Amino acid sequence: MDEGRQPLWRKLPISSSRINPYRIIIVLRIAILGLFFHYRILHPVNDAYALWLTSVICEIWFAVSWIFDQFPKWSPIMRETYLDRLSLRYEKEGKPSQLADIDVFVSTVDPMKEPPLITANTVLSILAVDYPVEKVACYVSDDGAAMLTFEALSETSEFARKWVPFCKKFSIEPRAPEWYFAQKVDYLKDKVDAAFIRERRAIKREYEEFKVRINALVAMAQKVPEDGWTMQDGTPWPGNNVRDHPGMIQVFLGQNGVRDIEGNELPRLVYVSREKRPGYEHHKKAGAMNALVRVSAIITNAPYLLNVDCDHYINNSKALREAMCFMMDPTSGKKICYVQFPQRFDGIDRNDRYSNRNVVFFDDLYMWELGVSSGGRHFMDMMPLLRGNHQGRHVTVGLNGAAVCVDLGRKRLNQSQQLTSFVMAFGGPLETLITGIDNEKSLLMSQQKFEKKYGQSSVFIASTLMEDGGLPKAASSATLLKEAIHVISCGYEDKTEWGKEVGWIYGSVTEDILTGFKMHCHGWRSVYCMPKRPAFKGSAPINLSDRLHQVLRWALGSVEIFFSRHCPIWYGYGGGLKSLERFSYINSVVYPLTSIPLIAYCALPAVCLLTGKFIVPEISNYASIIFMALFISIAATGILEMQWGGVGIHDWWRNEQFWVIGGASSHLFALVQGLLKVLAGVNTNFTVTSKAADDGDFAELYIFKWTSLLIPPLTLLIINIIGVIVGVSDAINNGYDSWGPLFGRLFFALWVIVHLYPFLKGVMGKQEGVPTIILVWAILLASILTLLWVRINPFLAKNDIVLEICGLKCD
Ligand SMILES: O=c1ccn([C@@H]2O[C@H](COP(=O)(O)OP(=O)(O)O[C@H]3O[C@H](CO)[C@@H](O)[C@H](O)[C@H]3O)[C@@H](O)[C@H]2O)c(=O)[nH]1
Ligand SMILES: [Mn+2]
Repeated sequence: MDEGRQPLWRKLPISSSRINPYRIIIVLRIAILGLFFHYRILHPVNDAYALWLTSVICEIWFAVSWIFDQFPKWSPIMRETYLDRLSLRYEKEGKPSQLADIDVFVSTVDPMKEPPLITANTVLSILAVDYPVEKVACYVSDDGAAMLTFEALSETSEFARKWVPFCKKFSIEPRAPEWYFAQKVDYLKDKVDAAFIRERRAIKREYEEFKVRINALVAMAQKVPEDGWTMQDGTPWPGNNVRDHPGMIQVFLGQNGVRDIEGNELPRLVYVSREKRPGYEHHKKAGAMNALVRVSAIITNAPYLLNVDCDHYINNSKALREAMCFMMDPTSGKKICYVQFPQRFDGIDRNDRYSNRNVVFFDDLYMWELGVSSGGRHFMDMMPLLRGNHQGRHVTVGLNGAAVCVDLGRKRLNQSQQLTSFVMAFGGPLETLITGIDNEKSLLMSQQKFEKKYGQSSVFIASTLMEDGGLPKAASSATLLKEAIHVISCGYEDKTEWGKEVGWIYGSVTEDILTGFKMHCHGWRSVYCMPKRPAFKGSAPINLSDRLHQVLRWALGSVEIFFSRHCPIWYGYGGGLKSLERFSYINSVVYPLTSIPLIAYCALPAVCLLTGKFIVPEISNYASIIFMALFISIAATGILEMQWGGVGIHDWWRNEQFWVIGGASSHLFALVQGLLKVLAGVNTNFTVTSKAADDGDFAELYIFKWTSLLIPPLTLLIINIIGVIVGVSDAINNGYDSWGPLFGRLFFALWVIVHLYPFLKGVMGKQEGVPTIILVWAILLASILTLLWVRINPFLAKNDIVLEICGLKCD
């Protein structure tokens, strides 16, 4: 077959010898679990009924959630892309490239937490991407309306004129300068030529200077002048009031003939800060993305979108091509709504103390797709087709609405001269609408329908109806700019379907999961793409409080979805959602609930040690065999999972630990906040995760800001340590016989302690602003120590009454 006609990707067969051991272990473990529960339920502990009951309930919960976790892993899918075929098909010699245009969205909100240098690096990696320049446009959404971001972007566009030609000339990777220069080059081994060495040195110097300029801007921005910022021309910066400012748009590159230093064109670079006014809900990142969907429809209207956070730089310059292998595949492309990439991180401390690497979590969960991807956080580096080569397909998240657009759009757009009148018709008075159109009534009706759906911008609607993107050539650039400002105004979405049925969906701080879910419900397919060289990389939160807050926000997002009308348990039947997908989504919104049994379970060993009771009765040989089998099967699944994901034991263990730490702190708080929101309408703030400005500097790793998030895990840790002390001192007092029954309890307590250990380390670090929580702690600690003293003190220990009062009397 002609190379150019072959499919652009394929599923890789997975050998049964690789997957079957895993499946066998899963089945075995389920069988063992069955026997285990059979034993547990039939053997209550008579003198500690409550302990026994609690533990059994918790164990059942864990088992069920484990089984849920196994669904996506049952039949994993791996895919391979063919970049060469993509090129053969769409980039014919001597003809202009046929690859589709892509609008890239970068979101940023707070230049103090998201250093402009990081955003600049992301932007540079996009401008230098391996894709036809005229087909890439980069939009930076600045939700902080910061002049610092604006100025930094202006510097970035200047530096890009040198950086982009260098990247392309020597095909370097990655194309984010900070990370490129951070890697060591072995000049001898790589046999690099003299020109490269010379130019590399020169551009490195340029980059250092660029960094100095950016840092100077940052330093200057530390202190806001009394009457706000002033721009170079002397006018005040319109964004001086972050909560009350007009929409701002600035095109930095890609117009007025600005070229790189070698005279080549550069991709477009556009700064956008949507309008903010008091009293208008702005819907955080989802709102920012929707504003970009509209403004980009007016300026470039590419059929495909790529969304990255300000720290997600392109690590593999072929990333866009990887995605296009799916999107532009003639047979499967039309069904795919987004291509998801795994999130990889830079700048994690070597030990990955807070389990940022996420490899276990992500790759396990998503590499083992459900035949299609299950949505989720990879969306962060996604290629969502919120707009695309079917009209409205990508603005409308879903098929139903899009179908209308497709019909109407095709008819009009086939005759290119009619295009203008079509655009005008939407904007003009009623009479214009009627002239020259066969079925005036239906057009009028559809105009109203569109405006109800997409808002009152005729240019946006016309763009959206373009079959393959591109701009309806109608208006002058002045009109377009006016329209662009109009579509990012804060009242634009009023009484429209934005955030409900159109664009990124509102109502959850994890808009990625919600939007992905909604698309899947409408029957779209998505793809998980894992090129060998990671496509995108980001920076991970480097201190425990930031990490806990991030996990809290994710869990809160899930709780919000759980309590909303979009809850995957009830929502979206009769659509295109597959039942395995549904399971997976249910799993991704109910997981914060696990925090309750988890906390109860972690408290049990301490209670057991302090009361001398246990959650299982004296065990028989049969029971001990089942227990052993269970432990072995748990270890075996762990080992196989590590093997699959190519994860080391260290990462796996961190992941296990963070499951307990996050579960006992962030997930619980997410539940509480979520309930408060549902029951009392209390809204919580969005805490943006700080991104490290400098790699290799982990000074912040140990900075710990006190938050109430600490209370539950710290309590668990302390009571278990105390339990161990009490238990052991008891055994010492009571002689050898008491060591036997103690063993199970100690083991149980140690399990909790080792899981919470990295947490303790995080807390022991440098601390900032210790508030009243400490006081509460001191009191708690003091009372526990008193109890302990009572217990150990030989005189009091003989005094039954004191012991009884303290509830510590043991038989
Ligand atoms: O009002 C806001 C708040 C946030 N952001 C941006 O949203 C992005 C994500 O925020 P961050 O604090 O980095 O959250 P993370 O938890 O690290 O982000 C992950 O999780 C989010 C929610 O699930 C996804 O939106 C992100 O793409 C994904 O990287 C950042 O670029 C922010 O600049 C805005 O644009 N406007
Ligand atoms: Mn982030």
